[in-house]
Amino acid sequence: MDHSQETLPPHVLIFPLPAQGHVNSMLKLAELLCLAGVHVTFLVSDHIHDRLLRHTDVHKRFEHYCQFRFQRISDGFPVESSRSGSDFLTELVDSLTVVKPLFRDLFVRSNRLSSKLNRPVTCIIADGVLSFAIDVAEEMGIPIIYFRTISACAFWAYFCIPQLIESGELPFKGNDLDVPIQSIPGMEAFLRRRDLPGICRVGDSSNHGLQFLSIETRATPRARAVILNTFEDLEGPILSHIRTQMPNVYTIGPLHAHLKTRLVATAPLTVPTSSNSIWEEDRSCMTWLDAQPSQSVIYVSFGSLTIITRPQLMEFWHGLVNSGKRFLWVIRPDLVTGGDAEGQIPTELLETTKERGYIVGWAPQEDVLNHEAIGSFLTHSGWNSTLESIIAGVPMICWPYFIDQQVNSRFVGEVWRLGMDIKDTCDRVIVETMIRDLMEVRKSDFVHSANRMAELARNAIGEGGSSYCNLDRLIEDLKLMSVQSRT
Ligand SMILES: O=c1ccn([C@@H]2O[C@H](COP(=O)(O)OP(=O)(O)O[C@H]3O[C@H](CO)[C@@H](O)[C@H](O)[C@H]3O)[C@@H](O)[C@H]2O)c(=O)[nH]1
Ligand SMILES: C[C@H]1CC[C@@H]2C(C(=O)O)=CO[C@@H](O)[C@@H]21
Repeated sequence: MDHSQETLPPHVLIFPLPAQGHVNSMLKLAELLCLAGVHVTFLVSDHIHDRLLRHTDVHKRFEHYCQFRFQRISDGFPVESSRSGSDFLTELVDSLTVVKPLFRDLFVRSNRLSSKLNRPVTCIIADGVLSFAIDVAEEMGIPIIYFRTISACAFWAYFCIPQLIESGELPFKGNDLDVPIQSIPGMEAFLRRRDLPGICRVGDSSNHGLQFLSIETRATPRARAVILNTFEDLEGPILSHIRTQMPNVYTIGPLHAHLKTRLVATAPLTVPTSSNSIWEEDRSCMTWLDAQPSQSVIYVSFGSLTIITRPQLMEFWHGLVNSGKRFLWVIRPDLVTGGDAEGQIPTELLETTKERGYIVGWAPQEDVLNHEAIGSFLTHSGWNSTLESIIAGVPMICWPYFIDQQVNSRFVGEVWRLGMDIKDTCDRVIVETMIRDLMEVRKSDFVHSANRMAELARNAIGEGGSSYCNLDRLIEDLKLMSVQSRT
């Protein structure tokens, strides 16, 4: 190394999976580290980078941080991939054999990504299912920390898959999904087969996806530490179990709100807006919300990977309309699959919706959830959406689609009591009844518990809170690692 570089700040490479939910939270972390003066290279797939450039002002935002840069890499997905639905996992697993050599090459070719402004990478922060990054880090002698973008409870459920198989609880025998699960410490009292990660339903413990998630999760203790986008008051008991396996866990969430807090502290007069969306945000819904009464609207969104059939779309729509409530619904251009008119929203639905509803292709979700008019959230229980709802104090109706979402929704409904879980049903009467229950019959109970948890979340990211202190600790540790790399 050029010795003048030794005095430069730490240089961290952040490497997310090529999906909205991962890029979003890891970009927030990148900005938090930049605020602390850390140099960051953000390694992102060509596909995601192109879409960020098209739909956000991300480059302009990061211009403030001269020590930040994007580095592109192929995602290894087939050209024709839709990059959504349950195929996403299969394609991801296949893609990693393509990406690993590219990743290694990048380090070797560029002397660990050093430049005039940046010293060679002093720490890698990789998405927590990219164990090949640990192999490369070990080979190059670079410290590596994992960032797992899911909840602690979903992480722990994945971690216990070998015990589930050993005890005979996996694969399931018979069709009864209400059988209690006993082999996940801390979840014995409430977890059923149907609440296990969706991939556990495959009926074959050698299934590629199941094995991938189990093996990747089990590799976590090989990293120096793991960062989780959660907070102690939310997932403390499960975090204690995780810490028996890997003591160094940095809980620094909810990251989106944490970033806002720190940006406001740095420049109190600027209101930070930071879209990391890979779809075009339709902000017209904010004007529509402005015209709706307080807590009157149910917001409906199933995140970036969920796909639904046309009959499912119609069940949700009838349920929403029959509930008599106002609704704001995100129907991504690729949300609806199958049938002749794939992707198209039926005209009947569009016309009737105008009376009480509003449909957009992609919403500024953080702003939507914080709008006074929002009274509840019908969600697929992706972890970012769940956290965004929690800190906004919005009760949820959960309709999990796959993987970690089945676990999250059980915790929302049964453990945190922040909403209701309707998993495995898609019926207009149930949708209608649940909306009425949440927004009328049991409204005050849910609003009370949602407000309580929102306050705990805000405390966690405020000065002296658990997430605030853990982020400071992470930054100090990154600095220490860079000092050690000089010697
Ligand atoms: O109209 C929309 C809809 C979503 N979002 C944002 O998109 C993100 C979606 O993330 P998430 O709720 O986590 O859902 P997915 O996109 O489905 O995320 C994937 O990644 C998550 C983190 O690993 C997992 O928890 C999910 O199960 C997985 O599907 C959130 O930040 C939302 O605010 C918008 O900005 N506008
Ligand atoms: C398709 C999934 C593979 C693993 C990822 C994940 C995780 O367990 O970390 C959660 O959500 C998905 O985006 C990813």
